[in-house]
Amino acid sequence: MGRRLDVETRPKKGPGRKTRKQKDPEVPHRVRAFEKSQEEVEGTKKALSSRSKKRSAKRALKLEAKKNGVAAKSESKQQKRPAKSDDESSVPTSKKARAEDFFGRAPDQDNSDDDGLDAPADEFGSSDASGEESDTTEAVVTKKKRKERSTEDAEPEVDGDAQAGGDEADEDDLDLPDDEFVDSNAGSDDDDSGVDETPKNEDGEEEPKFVLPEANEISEEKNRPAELAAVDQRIQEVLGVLADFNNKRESGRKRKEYLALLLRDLCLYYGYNEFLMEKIIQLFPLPEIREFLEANEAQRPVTIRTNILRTRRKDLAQALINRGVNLDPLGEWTKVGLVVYDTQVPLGATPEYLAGHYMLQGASSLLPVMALAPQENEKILDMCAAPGGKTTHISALMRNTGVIYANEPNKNRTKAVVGNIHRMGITNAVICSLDGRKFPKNTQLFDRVLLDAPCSGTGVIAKDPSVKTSKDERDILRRSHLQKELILAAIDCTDARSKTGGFLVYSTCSVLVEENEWVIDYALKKRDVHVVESGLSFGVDGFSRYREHRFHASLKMAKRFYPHEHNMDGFFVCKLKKNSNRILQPDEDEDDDEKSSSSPDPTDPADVEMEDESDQKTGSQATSSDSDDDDVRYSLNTTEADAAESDGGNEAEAELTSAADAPTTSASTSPKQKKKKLKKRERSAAKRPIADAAAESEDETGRPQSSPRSGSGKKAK
Ligand SMILES: C[S@@+](CC[C@H](N)C(=O)[O-])C[C@H]1O[C@@H](n2cnc3c(N)ncnc32)[C@H](O)[C@@H]1O
Repeated sequence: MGRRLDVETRPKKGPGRKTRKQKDPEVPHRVRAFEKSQEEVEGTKKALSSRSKKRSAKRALKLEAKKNGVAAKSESKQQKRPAKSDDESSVPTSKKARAEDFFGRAPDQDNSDDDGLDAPADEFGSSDASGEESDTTEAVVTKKKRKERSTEDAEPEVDGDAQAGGDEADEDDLDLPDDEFVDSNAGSDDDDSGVDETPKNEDGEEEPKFVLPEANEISEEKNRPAELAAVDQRIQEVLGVLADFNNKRESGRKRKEYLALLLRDLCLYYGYNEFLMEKIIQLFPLPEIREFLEANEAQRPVTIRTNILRTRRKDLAQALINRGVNLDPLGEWTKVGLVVYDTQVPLGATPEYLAGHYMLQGASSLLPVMALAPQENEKILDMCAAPGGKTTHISALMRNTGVIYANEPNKNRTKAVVGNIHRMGITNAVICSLDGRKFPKNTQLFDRVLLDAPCSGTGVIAKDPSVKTSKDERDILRRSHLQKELILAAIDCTDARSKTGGFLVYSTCSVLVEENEWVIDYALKKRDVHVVESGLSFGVDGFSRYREHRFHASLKMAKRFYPHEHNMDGFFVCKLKKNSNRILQPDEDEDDDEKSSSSPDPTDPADVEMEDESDQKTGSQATSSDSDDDDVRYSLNTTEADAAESDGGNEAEAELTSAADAPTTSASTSPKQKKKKLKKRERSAAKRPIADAAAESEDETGRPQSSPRSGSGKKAK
């Protein structure tokens, strides 16, 4: 057992510290500016008609009431946030739990229920450190509503819409998830004959309906400075209408009109481009859209990972507390993480930091390594390693035995890996600098491979707000293409015959399906691998159905992490087991329509050469920080300009979205193809049920996998 902390000298506990932990939400700059300008121009408003006056008076009253409600709600939310973490084991745990965990347990507590503060022992106490990390954890209770919402909900009910006589699906060029807004009477959305049950207030008076602005009003608005408070109000009203469409819509108005306004207003209010906002709207159910967007406006808690090669978490915590750092254990799911509420010293320059006692690392960065569950004496490849946060974590879990290849093709970023490896006392690493796609295969096979792929960074918008406007369709497709190439290379480097492993973990800090499920689904078709349980005890299930896309059912075993739900960076983690070292031939497992893209196309903008070392941007960023905190998803892929040079524009996009790359879509597959696919799936499923996959995962983590999905009887490749 480690040295007990002196609870007397601990900084005062209680709400004071708890509230300091999270800063007050920052009012967007433009809202503040707007509020100021509102005050200034107060008297200059247009005269209103008497009806408008009445309506606006009512609105004002409603707004006032709502504001009070919201204020009270947000106040309680602010207070409650840590409590949520408590219940849901997100970041961080509750004050009380933390206090007990960290500063000595209650006298009646069983010692065997170790708090995990003797880090080295905890980390390696069982045959599988990572397994233990997860096992000691009460499963995080992901939001009930999300559980209830099956992934199927995210895809429009094409047939239902058709039955509803909705030409809307065709008309809805926004391609937004109508189903999220459909209530039980959804069939009559576009049909005026339906009975409008106008909502009444408590006095039985009709509540004024939200009136959609006319096209000319919108274009007028575009010429004025944005009135963000009004936009905010309108977003709420539109969301309200969409949530109870039949009753609250204006007669004759279609859902797509509201959705178009919502998209426009959300872009305006939060400063995103339409492409990304549309993706976000598609990804989340109505009530969560704003939660996600709001979470991106606040920074995630600062977290550090104890280097168990150098110290124990308890000792590290004490040392930092003595320096004026206010911290606690990160959560029950990790025995090495600490969350820092505030600090009087720069965390990247303390003697403990310089001595390699910890790594500044986002909470979600721990998850892929936990899923990888490295074992002592194994041979492991970290294919995209810089700045080395996960490499050093893997080494620590291997207790510096075996060998880890840390590969980073960007030479400047490689320096950060070298720096971190030295600082953290890693002695089992080989550093290489190759394009992962060209990493030598078959000569070098690894027990486990981590592919923490370069991505769009849509999970870390709080850290890098430029993502809001810098991504477009082409960019995402290009990344997705690179990720697919990398994952095939990573699988080819994994040894299916490994006695202890044969596993690959794929992760990104993107929330987009194109960079996650889509990539895994592609790999399942191209190589002899199957998805296994990650061993992570919380997170949202991956999509097996997403809108018109159909992914392999086992994709549900992948885990998604969201800022608004888990109070950590958005992340995707999926673990694969390699069945054999053979490469599936296209005619062996693919339909004719899927053959075309298996060979690389030299004109494809994604098939690009590595960026040269003169890329000062990535280089300087790599060397300026050796923490994992700048975990921006650097891509060695081309810039827009490069891409434009090397392709014929639309042609390239068409290539990127070719049938082979795309997941199965319900709309585009003919019945014959469907039948053929089904047969194939059944054939391969017969070979390997998901339950087996889970069992293999169980072997590896040394603990039973309790996912209900593993017993679903569905088959995996
Ligand atoms: C998300 S970061 C990796 C973060 C790292 N795993 C960590 O935890 O510190 C992605 C890395 O992939 C690298 N990368 C980009 N293109 C690559 C390629 N073709 N092959 C291998 N790595 C690549 C980028 O330079 C970047 O450093």
